[in-house]
Amino acid sequence: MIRTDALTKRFGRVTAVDAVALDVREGDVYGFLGANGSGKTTTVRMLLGLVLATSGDIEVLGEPMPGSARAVLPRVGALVEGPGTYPHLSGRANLALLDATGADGPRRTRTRRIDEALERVGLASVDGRPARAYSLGMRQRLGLAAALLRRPDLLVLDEPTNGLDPQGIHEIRTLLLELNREGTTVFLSSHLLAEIEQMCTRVGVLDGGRLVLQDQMDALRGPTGRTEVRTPDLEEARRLLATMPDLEVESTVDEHEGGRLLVRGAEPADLNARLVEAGVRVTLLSPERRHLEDVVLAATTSGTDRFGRAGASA
Ligand SMILES: Nc1ncnc2c1ncn2[C@@H]1O[C@H](COP(=O)(O)OP(=O)(O)OP(=O)(O)O)[C@@H](O)[C@H]1O
Repeated sequence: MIRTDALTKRFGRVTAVDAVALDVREGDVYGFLGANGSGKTTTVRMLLGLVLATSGDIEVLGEPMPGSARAVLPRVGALVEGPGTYPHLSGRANLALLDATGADGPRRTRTRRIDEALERVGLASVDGRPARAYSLGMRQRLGLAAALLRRPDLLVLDEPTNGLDPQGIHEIRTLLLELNREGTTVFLSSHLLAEIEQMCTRVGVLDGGRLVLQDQMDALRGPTGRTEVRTPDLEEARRLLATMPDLEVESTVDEHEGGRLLVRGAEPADLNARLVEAGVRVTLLSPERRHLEDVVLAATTSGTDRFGRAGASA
């Protein structure tokens, strides 16, 4: 759906995007992750033909960009750097204007398409108010409604949850996953690790303009080979495991979650049977998986300090 080859953008002496090779596939929810200033927005703008690349190639929906922009853009819904709205007009009137400026989109279905788009983003009941009375979250949703008007095959969204409260973030996330299930490929940029980890099927990580990592989320979050065990009977569990040869055991106590053991060298089903047999109560037992944060930390020179953490919003 999106492919770039050696995509590069220089602003004077600053190389904002450096030889990036994106590969976004049909059906992906692709998370484009990077700290502030890593080049996400510049890349997104190049994909949409809003900024010209210094060098390199771009293909969107199988067509070269920006050369085929007229054919490609009507099939792409985009939300870049906050939605532009006419503040004195209602949400509906804003959408009608946007729809009217589209290359196609038959007039007779316009009302229905606008109704559907407003409904989808949860603005159907408030659209009489002028957009200037909208909260940031509502404006963001209106921007998304505009992106949905053409029932796009591909949605390209730059930081779509920026500035939203947790409820707003949840709503946008649910909507995007719903659209993806219905067949829309979603490409979104974010500096929030947790957001990408929760939603995305594929991830690209930008660090200082370079794509330092690109893979399926499942592969990145592969098993570590250890088994995680949660138990209220931590001491008993530790004593028992100490009698078993070849096991490496690490244990921690979490204030909220109680005892936690990480066991290397055991088969999870066997381990469970042995613990339960010995009367150790187990609240959770599962193969440990790597966290995206660890993978990103290993891949980036800057570490994760500059990435937003769970729930944090810029
Ligand atoms: N028009 C411009 N002129 C000069 N430098 C620019 C321009 N646009 C971006 N840059 C520089 O390019 C680099 C990447 O910026 P970009 O906005 O693409 O990053 P980003 O990852 O989207 O960051 P943020 O999350 O803060 O938006 C930065 O160093 C920025 O200062």
